Amino acid sequence: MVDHPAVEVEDLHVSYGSTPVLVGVALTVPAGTGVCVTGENGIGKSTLLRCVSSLQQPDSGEIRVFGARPGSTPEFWRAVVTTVEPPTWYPGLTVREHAELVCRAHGQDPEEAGIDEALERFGLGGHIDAIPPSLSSGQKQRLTLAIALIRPSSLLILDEPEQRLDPDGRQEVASLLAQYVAGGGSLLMASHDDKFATASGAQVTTMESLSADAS
Ligand SMILES: Nc1ncnc2c1ncn2[C@@H]1O[C@H](COP(=O)(O)OP(=O)(O)OP(=O)(O)O)[C@@H](O)[C@H]1O
Repeated sequence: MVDHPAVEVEDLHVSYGSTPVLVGVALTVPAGTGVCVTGENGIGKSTLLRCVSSLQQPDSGEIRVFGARPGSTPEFWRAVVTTVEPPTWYPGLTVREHAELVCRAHGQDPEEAGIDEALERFGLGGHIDAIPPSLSSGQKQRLTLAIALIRPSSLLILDEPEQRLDPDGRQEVASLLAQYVAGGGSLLMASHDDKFATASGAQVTTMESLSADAS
């Protein structure tokens, strides 16, 4: 995996009907680095992240994640965590049980993985026995990110992770993302908060600068 960039996108084109959204987009995320794509609402950031996450097929162009086409393989999903799609919660499972389930699915012992500490760090220590639908929107976002970070991975693809977080939550998440990148993980995210992105260890780049018509 280390021989390849985490993400390589070449000449990516996506249109919705007759409306082009991505026009010749190119992007590289070297392994072990973070890149944050910024830009106005509707410019195509989520579309790009969806394509890199294999959740959407582009009209044309090349995408490689660690040198391979992203897709529905266990190898891809062992390496990649994406929060581009809103999470689905299992009926009747508590916050802690969701974290346990994800750990077990990735071959981790929940106790050794330190899920209680992780949930505490994300401000969810008082909610471990609640079910996720009962949480506030910011707490749900904290849980989504806690679960994304607790399991092993090589690449995080995060769509506006700062959304709905209070200032302390943003600071905490930025610091954990910076640790993830410093520890060799790769990060591709979209954000409207340059300060948060930089604190997360990501290099900020505009969506405009990635397009073929950028000049
Ligand atoms: N499934 C879809 N069908 C039709 N149009 C779509 C679809 N998904 C996105 N679009 C349109 O494509 C454009 C880009 O949307 P996208 O969500 O990628 O932008 P974004 O940069 O992530 O925006 P935001 O900052 O608001 O999250 C928008 O004009 C949006 O309305």
